[in-house]
Amino acid sequence: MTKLSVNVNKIATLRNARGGNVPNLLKVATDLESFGAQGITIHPRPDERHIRYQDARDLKKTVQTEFNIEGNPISKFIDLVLEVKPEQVTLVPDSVDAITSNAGWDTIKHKDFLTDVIKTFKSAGIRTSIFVDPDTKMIEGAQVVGTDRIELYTESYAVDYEKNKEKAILPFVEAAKKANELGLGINAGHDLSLDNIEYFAKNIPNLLEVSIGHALISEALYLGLDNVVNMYLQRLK
Ligand SMILES: CC(=O)[C@@H](O)[C@H](O)COP(=O)(O)O
Ligand SMILES: NCC(=O)COP(=O)(O)O
Repeated sequence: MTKLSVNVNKIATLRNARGGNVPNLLKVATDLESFGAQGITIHPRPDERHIRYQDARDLKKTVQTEFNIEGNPISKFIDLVLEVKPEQVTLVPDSVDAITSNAGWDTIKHKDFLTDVIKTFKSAGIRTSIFVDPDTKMIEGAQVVGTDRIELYTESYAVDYEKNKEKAILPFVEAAKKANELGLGINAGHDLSLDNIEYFAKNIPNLLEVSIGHALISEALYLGLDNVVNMYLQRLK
């Protein structure tokens, strides 16, 4: 079975909009776990616009399932991850000003850098995963740098799923076959949703984990609004 790790960046975005502690990130993480989530993912960005570095430290004490920290391994990120020691670190090559993650690693060009960083995290007992496009050459490069897992960057799947799902999944099936052949674990994420997740999970052999945030939190709003509006109406009677 594929594990669901919920990315709580959007909860921090909402909290930061008012400067207080509503919604409470730690409570949401605990609630998500009690509802069945098998992991909690965060992606602190250098400007801390949503997840703050302190959130990573606080969540480490709270999260009972698998804690996954994603990010570009700049030196302050490396220090944070080594201090917090999550179960998994996912390396993402996002630029400082990126609105969201928008590319996988070039595992051939960044071979030496990735090899060093991965060795550092693995020596600290932290499982490593690297964010990659569904490109078999990049998967081969991922094995060379010594990562435990890859995370398939699924934005193109999510976009193309709307037009032609059979075609959209093909590069991901090829990438997953290559990863399986090379003994790499497979995670996936970015823009996965209630609409497209089932087809993805059914077609990707040995999909270990998906991390989902943006769509899942949005869907929770859509599916929860009815309940909450009615609770307000009850109190206004
Ligand atoms: C690696 C990945 O796809 C996610 O972590 C995504 O980048 C979420 O980050 P934001 O919430 O900042 O968009
Ligand atoms: N690694 C992907 C992730 O954590 C969540 O991405 P998204 O669902 O917010 O696009």
